[in-house]
Amino acid sequence: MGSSEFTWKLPDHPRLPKGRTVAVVVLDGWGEAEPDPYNCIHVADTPALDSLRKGAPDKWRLIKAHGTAVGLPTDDDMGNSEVGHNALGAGRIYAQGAKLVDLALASGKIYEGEGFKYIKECFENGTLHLIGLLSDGGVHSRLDQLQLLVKGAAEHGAKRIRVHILTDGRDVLDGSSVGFVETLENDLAKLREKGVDAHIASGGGRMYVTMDRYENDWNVVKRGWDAQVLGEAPYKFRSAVEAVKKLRAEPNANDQYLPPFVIVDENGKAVGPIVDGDAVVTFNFRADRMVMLAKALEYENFDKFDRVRFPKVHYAGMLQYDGELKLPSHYLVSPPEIERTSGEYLVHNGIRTFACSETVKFGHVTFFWNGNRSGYFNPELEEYVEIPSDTGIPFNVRPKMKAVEIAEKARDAILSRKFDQVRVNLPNGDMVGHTGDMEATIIGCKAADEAVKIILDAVEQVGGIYVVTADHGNAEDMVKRDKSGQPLVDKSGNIQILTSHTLRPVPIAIGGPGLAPGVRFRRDLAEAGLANVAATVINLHGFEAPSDYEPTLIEVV
Ligand SMILES: O=C(O)[C@H](O)COP(=O)(O)O
Ligand SMILES: [Mn+2]
Ligand SMILES: [Mn+2]
Repeated sequence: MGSSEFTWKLPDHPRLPKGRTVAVVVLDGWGEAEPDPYNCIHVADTPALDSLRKGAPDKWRLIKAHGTAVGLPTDDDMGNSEVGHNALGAGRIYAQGAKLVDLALASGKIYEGEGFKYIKECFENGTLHLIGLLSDGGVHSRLDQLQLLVKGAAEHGAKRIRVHILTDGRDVLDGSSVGFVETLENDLAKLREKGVDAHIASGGGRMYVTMDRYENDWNVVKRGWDAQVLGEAPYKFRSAVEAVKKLRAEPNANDQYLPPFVIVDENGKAVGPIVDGDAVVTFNFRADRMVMLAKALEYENFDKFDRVRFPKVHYAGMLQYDGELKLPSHYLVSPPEIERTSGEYLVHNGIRTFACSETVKFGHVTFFWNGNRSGYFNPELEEYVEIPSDTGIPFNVRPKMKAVEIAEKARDAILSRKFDQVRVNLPNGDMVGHTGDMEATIIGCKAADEAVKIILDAVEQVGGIYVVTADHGNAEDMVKRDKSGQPLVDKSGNIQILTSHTLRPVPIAIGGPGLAPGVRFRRDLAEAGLANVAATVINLHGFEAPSDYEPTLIEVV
């Protein structure tokens, strides 16, 4: 689009009126699957969602939420919140972080960029530290990318490398951490044979160490800082394989919540604290769970916890994680340039927007929705409300989470008539689904359904419109399956619980008294996905969508 003819002004929709309150509800981790005992959404009592389903095919359908439909490298990649909300909000499919990093590594361009050059300045006298999630989940990071980066960094002059690992068990099966650590150890051993001093230096489970998000609990980042930077942790081991195996053997231990540990030498000294003159790369491509560490590594003025030492390092992210804060200022791969999102268009066209979730998903309906951009486009027209999440517990302990509180805030916003769009994320299917606790997930799904009902009732009262959808699957399938779809069992005969997202499509439903007569889902978009939702919502506000957006899902007959 040439900049001369560019305008934020959206044309009026020829058939659809303005002035209706539109509630946009994103059920996190809520996919569509066959009825089955491992389908927690099916097992749960969900009368509100069940009644929406009856609107098929005109008012209820399925849309794609994984793989290339949301900009991931392949159709074997499950959906996730970042790419899902990016697509929902931006209305177009962008090559996402995972893919951009793949391309930069494959072409070698990663080593020619400003970010790597900056890192490389420390190779002569300092250590290269790599911090991130160690798995092949492909949601926040990928093991094969780390392997290539370690090898490539050594080829480009890194003489001393320390990897600070975070074990997964959330985007991949619990227990898989051991294999990933062994793979990395093998690679590092090969590098040592070539004279590179390369070791794993510290570790911990992703949900307990480092990878908090949206400032829910800074203690998580502090535990990581102490191990990675200060070389201090409650557990010390001579090798990471031993660390992970021993810590996993503790009662109730799992990969997601392993305590922090450091690797020590024969004298008990940590092998890899981060010190002045070192280089640090956080190798996750996904933003939300790296932003807090990025702040701790980059900000001179920082009061979230006592860093004890603030080493003068050259720090780069795999990507830039926050486009508005420009954080971090150095990065190895440029992030997707997600611009002209639906949120930005709508405020330019006078749409007053309210967005709400609880802390653990707050950035999903704001930051991710707006193309990985924090803050408001126009504070006069927007209000974002965050309900504090529970901290210090896994979410199966309180599976109802803050669903009802979120819905009540949305209800009040709708009834106030001060907003044209009221947007929420209901986290239960996802956050409880990730714990692998099916009983709790069923309770969580019921709570999310109750929240939907509260919002639909408010829409009814103001003559509004609702759009109810989801960002990717999770709670609809809680078991790992073989090719024929049968649940897999492990060596001890136990069902293998699936804590991760899925490849499933998600539902979308439209309705409400404000929906103009004759509006229905088109029949010609069988392959539609999350990116088609933005144009749909823009239409429901009474505007035509920008011409380069993915087509709207609706027609007026
Ligand atoms: O970060 C997480 O919790 C998981 O890796 C992915 O879940 P999300 O994409 O739903 O946030
Ligand atoms: Mn999600
Ligand atoms: Mn999730």
